[in-house]
Amino acid sequence: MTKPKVLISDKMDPNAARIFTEMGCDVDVITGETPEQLIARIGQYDGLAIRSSTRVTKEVLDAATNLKVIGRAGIGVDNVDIPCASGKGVVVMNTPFGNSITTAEHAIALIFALARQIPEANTQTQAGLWPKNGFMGVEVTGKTLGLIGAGNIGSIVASRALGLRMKVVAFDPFLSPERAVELGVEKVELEQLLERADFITLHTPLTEQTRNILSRENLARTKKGVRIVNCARGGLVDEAALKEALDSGHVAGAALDVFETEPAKASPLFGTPNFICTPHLGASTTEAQVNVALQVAEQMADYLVNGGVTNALNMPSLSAEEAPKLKPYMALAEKLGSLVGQLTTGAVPRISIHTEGAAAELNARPIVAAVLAGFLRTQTDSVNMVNAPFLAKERGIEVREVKSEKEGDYHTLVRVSVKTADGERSVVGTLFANSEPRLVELFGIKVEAELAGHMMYIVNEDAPGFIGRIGTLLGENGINIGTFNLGRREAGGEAVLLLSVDSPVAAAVIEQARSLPGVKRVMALAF
Ligand SMILES: NC(=O)c1ccc[n+]([C@@H]2O[C@H](COP(=O)([O-])OP(=O)(O)OC[C@H]3O[C@@H](n4cnc5c(N)ncnc54)[C@H](O)[C@@H]3O)[C@@H](O)[C@H]2O)c1
Ligand SMILES: O=C(O)CC[C@@H](O)C(=O)O
Repeated sequence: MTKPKVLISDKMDPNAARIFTEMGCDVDVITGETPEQLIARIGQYDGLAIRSSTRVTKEVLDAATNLKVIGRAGIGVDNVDIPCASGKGVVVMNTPFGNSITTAEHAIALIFALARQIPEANTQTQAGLWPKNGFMGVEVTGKTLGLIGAGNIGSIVASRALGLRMKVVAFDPFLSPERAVELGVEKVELEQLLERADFITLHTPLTEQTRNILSRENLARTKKGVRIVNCARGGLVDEAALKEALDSGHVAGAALDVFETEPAKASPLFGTPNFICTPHLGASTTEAQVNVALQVAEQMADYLVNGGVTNALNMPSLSAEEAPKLKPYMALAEKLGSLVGQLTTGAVPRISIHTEGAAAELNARPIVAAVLAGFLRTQTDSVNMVNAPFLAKERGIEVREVKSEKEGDYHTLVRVSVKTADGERSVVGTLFANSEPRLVELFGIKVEAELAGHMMYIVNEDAPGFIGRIGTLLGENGINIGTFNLGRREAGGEAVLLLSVDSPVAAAVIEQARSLPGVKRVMALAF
C-alpha cells in the first residue's frame, strides 16, 4: 500500500513530522511558500498540516486533487475555506485544547502589562531615563474583569483572574447559568459588562455576531479608564474607534495580540500611548506548540491510515475503535442510499434513515452520511461522506434520523425512506454475520439480495413462465446470471426480481425485457 503523503506548510514543532513518519505517512516540511508555489505543489498530497500563515483558499483546494484532510495545529480555522473544503470532501480538523492555557496566560500577562505599563517603562528605563515618577499603575486585586466569551480559553482566564482576587463578569450567550456558577463568574448581558468592567478581555471566535463586538458605540458605553485585551481574533474590536478612545483617555489602555489585518505591519494604533501589542503570540509557548503539533499529526495520521476522525469541523468524530464496527454499516448504508437513488426519479424533499436493534446503538451520523453519499452519487460523482450532508442541504433535502433500539425480525436493521411525489418508499437492509450487507425489503416486498456489481431490477405480475422467459432472454444476449432473488406482495400479485449479472446489461436488452408479457418496470443497477 502506498503511504499517505503529508505537507507541513507552516512552522511547526518537529514532533509533528516525527509522529507522521512513525504513524506510516511520508512527510515534507516546506514552509514560507507563496500561494502560487503551494498551488503548484499541493496536488501530490493527501494531508496538509498548517498553523495560521497558510491560507487554504478555493484556488488551493481546486488544485488539491488528492487532498483528504487539512489539520490546523491550533484553534482558529479562519484561514481555511471550510465550505469549499466540505464541498470537495476534505476533512478539516483542529486541535481545540492544546494551546488554551498558553493563550489564557498571554491574556493575563497583557492585563498586568497594561496595569503597570511594563513595556513602556522597560523602554524608557533602558533608554537611561529612569522614569520612576512617570508610571503610576493600578492593582488588579478587587477589580472587575469583563470576559466576553467563556469557552475553553475564557474559562481558564476566569480561573486565573479569580486567583488574583478579581471579580469576573462574563457575557456569553451560550454560557449556562450552572456553568457560570461552576466557573465562579457572574453571567451578565453585554451592556452590564461594558458598564461594570475595569478590564475587558475577549475570547470568542470571529463570527457575524462577534465582529466589532467592541464597536465605537460599545466602546463609548464602557467605564471610563477601562483597559482592553484581545488575544482572540482581529475584527472583534473596531481599531479606528479604539485609537480615538485611547487618544481621548476614555480607554486607559489596550493590548492587542491580534489585528484585523495580519501580519499587521502598520496600524494607526502603533505609537499610541498606553497601547501595547504582540504579533499573534497567544499560542507561542514551547508547551503549546509541542501539544498542538503532536495532536494534529496524531489526528491526521489516524484519519489517513486508520479512518479515525477526531476534532473534525465538517464531519462527525469517529474513533479508531468505532471505525471497524461502523465500516460494514457504512457499506450497507451507502448501498441502500444508492439503491433508492437509482430507483427514484424526480425531486426528493426528504430522506429518513431509521436504525433498529444493534444499528441503533451506533453513532448514527456516519451511517446517515453514508446513505446520503450513496443516494447523491447517483446524481453527482463529486460526493463523499464529508460533503454529502452539505450537498443534501444545498439540494433542499430534509434529512431525518430515527432510532429504535428494540429488535424486530432482525437483530440489526437500517431502513432508508424517501419522500417523492408518489409517496414514501423504503428499502431495508441488515448485516449477515455482522459484516455482510443484505437488502431484506424493497418498497414493502420482502427479498433477500446482496447489492453488488451489475444488477437488474424487474417488477412484473407474478405468473408462471416469467422466470424462464427472462433467463432465456439474458442467455441469448450472452449475459450470465450470478444470483437470482425473488419477492412478491402476494401470490399472483406484484413481484420483484433482483438479478446480479456478470456484465453490464445493454440498453437494448433492458428494452427487450420491458416488452416481455407482464413486465411493469425494468432497470439496470450498479453498485
Ligand atoms: N491569539 C492566539 O494565538 C490564539 C490562540 C488560541 C485561540 N485563539 C482564539 O481565541 C478564541 C477563543 O478560543 P477558545 O478555544 O476559547 O474557543 P471556544 O470555542 O472554546 O470559546 C469561544 C466562546 O465564545 C462564545 N461565543 C460565541 N459567540 C459569542 C457571542 N456572540 N458573544 C459572546 N460569546 C460568544 C462561545 O459560546 C464560546 O463559549 C478563538 O477565536 C481562537 O481562534 C487565539
Ligand atoms: O498558530 C498560532 O500561532 C496561532 C494560533 C491561534 O490563533 C489559534 O487559533 O489556535
